Amino acid sequence: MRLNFYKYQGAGNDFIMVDNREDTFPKHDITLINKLCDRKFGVGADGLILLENDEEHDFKMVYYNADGNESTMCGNGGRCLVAFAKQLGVIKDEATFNAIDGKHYAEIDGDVVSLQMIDVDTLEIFDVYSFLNTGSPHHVQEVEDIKNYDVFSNGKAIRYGTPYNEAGSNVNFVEKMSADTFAVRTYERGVEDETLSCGTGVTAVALAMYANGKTESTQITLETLGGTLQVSFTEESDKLFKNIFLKGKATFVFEGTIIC
Ligand SMILES: N[C@H](CCC[C@H](N)C(=O)O)C(=O)O
Repeated sequence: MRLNFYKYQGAGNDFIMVDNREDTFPKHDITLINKLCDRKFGVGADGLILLENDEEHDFKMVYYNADGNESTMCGNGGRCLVAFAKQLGVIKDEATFNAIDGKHYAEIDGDVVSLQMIDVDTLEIFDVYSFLNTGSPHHVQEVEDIKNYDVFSNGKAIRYGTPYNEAGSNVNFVEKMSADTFAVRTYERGVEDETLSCGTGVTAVALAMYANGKTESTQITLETLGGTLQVSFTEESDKLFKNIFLKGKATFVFEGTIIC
């Protein structure tokens, strides 16, 4: 099979994008998707994303982790998909699309995409960490000296350990840098490694830091290894957090064809 693909990255979280509006992609071939994402034997990416037609919205998003399995919402991937949709001429400067966690609105200005995330009405605070779902499950834990922290070993142990076990969770380590800025490093479920950033992850960190009283700002900057992201939100009485936007660059890297 000849597969035309487009490579995008959002704050260093990188994805293989496929225009699947003709619905020809072998969506259940886990081995193929895993190989396409392999950095030695394939194109190489943290995930693969299909752009598909949708009856109600501009398009539909289908997301696969690098392990080849379809997974839950990807914030950086969603931002890259909006930029991809503009490149294809599917949208102009705003979009609504359907994803596994529901409908999303987004705006694009140049190479900056602002993506509305789902509302968050549950945020659990434990002794040393918080847990919430921002479209994907996230464990958020403060650490010191994040630059030298062993994200892989500690992240893997938490991801596979109690209470997450095989289903797992993404694991975000965070260090406060200033009143409204936090450094974040993430071990991503389904990539089974540290990624340079995680969109639903930094969204979870921003909300968890606010809920734990580590910031009073509702416009928070997250510094990741792959770049800077912004998260803004409003705190509501009926639902914990609404109007949650994840904002940052989404960049086209190259286009290619692979025989697979
Ligand atoms: N690995 C995540 C999905 C992708 C999340 C991340 N790439 C993002 O930008 O939100 C999971 O399986 O829960």
